[in-house]
Amino acid sequence: MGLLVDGTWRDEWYDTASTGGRFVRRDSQFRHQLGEEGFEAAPGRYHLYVSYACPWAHRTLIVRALKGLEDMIGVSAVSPIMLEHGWTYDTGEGSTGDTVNGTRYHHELYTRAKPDYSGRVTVPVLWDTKTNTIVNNESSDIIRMFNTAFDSFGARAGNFYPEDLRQEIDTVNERVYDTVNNGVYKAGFATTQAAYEEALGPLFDTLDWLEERLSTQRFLVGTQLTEADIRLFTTLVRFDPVYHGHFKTNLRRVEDYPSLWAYTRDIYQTPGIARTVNMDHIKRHYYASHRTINPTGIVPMGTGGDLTLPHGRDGMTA
Ligand SMILES: N[C@@H](CCC(=O)N[C@@H](CS)C(=O)NCC(=O)O)C(=O)O
Repeated sequence: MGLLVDGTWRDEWYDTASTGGRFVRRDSQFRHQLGEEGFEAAPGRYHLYVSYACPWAHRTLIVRALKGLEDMIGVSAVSPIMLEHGWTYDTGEGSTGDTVNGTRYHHELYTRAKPDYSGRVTVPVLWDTKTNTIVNNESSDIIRMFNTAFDSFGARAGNFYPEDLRQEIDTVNERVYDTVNNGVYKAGFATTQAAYEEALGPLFDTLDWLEERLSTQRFLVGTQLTEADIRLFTTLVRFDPVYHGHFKTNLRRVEDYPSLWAYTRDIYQTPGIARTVNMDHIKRHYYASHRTINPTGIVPMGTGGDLTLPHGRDGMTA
């Protein structure tokens, strides 16, 4: 784990000293949009760098699959193990290798894009093979671009951010992001008891609220799958096998919430989604990479509940 300072890699864990033990996530810095001048959408031009373990990168893999973009946007996946060099393209450790730039370390992409880059070196990254730079490294932007940018090139029909639902999707996303998606990280990366406890209350308040909401409706917003569901799902699917133990979010499991658990299975069983879930990478990444949290690197054997069990939610949107 580390970061770049003026283009030089430094092996350092998150600094929580100045924030009272709290983990504070930094904003992503590359924010170009497909369709803007210089970054026209075109099949085969853009490449996605991901970690199968990462919930943020996972969003982009799901929208890529649902929109049928696999042949238009290639993918390179890092190794699940992330230690002193950060994310690596070590094929011996389960990476696909960097199939476009041949880099060994993910931070090399950042310095290729911006030689004096300072900041975190994260996945996902959307790379432009034409101008050899990073288009965008913010998953919430990338999924919105994938949602529509390739529609005129034969992307599959489907709109996960429809105009008439945007306001409600934004409202749900805001709460889910702060207390759940990022909430589990705030709990897990806290370095004081107070900071940990500060994250746990809102996390479980939101899970209780979601349980209630999803007991009467199949999806979070409207009657169809939207990006709000995709964004929540990537945290829920990691919750019982990883966050509950590793990040100490152990007041309840997702399996203890009947509606939330059936909902998680429903999303998992949506055609195209199951093959984006790589439980081996998910478990190995967290438990074997975060040595400040789990010094032995031992990966627990449990994998969470059976995601293939019938979910029984089909009738809810009828
Ligand atoms: N806001 C970013 C966050 C991405 C992110 O934090 N990815 C994590 C992996 S789950 C990462 O690469 N962390 C490496 C680091 O912080 O050094 C997004 O949604 O794309």
